[in-house]
Amino acid sequence: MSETYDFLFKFLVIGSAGTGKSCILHQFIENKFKQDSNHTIGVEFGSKIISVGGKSVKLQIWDTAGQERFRSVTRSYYRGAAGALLVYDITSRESFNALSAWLTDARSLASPNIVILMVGNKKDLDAEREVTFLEASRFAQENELMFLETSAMTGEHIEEAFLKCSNTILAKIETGELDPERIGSGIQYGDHALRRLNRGSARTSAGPDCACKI
Ligand SMILES: Nc1nc2c(ncn2[C@@H]2O[C@H](COP(=O)(O)OP(=O)(O)OP(=O)(O)O)[C@@H](O)[C@H]2O)c(=O)[nH]1
Repeated sequence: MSETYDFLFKFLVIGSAGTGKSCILHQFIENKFKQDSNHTIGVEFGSKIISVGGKSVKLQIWDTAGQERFRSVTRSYYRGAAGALLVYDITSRESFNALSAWLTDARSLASPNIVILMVGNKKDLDAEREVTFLEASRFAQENELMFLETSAMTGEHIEEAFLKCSNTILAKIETGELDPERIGSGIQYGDHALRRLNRGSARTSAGPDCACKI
């Protein structure tokens, strides 16, 4: 069966080791908690088509290893990402303190217009919390990030995190702030959008083969 969608977005999931990045991706794609999750070696990949703002969007998601020893490998996947989930663990102040460094990497190595949503994961472990919601909200505001607390274990806010980030990217496409035709935007038109574009251009003059420019 061929897949049809309006847009394809390249997404990253970044943050310190053990914060739950792989579990977040697994919960999002499989709707299940990944028991016995091991450290990611380099990068792992997942994809899913979601419906957002009346459009179908294919998310191409790169789950990166948080361990320092893989940093040079994971950094090479940043380029041209349209969106990112920047993950810390609410029970680990250390993972929260590391956010600034992850953020600097994302903004310098991916697209400068990358849309980032900060995720405080392991919300189900509230009794062991080391970072308050208020403190994290302030950090998010100061650094122009969207913010949600999630639980990859219960599934709380996992879908919402990807939807919220995608919705913001779509809104930026609509206002012209993001241009899907710019190389390195991390966005591509899918079949649906191409067909619509082609119908429009056939009516003007360019003909259907203009799709090859994207
Ligand atoms: N209680 C709870 N545990 C979680 C949650 N998410 C992940 N974990 C646990 O946290 C540990 C690390 O999860 P991973 O998803 O492997 O972490 P990661 O960020 O991908 O780690 P690296 O691949 O090393 O970067 C595992 O033992 C998970 O079971 C959550 O939402 N709640």
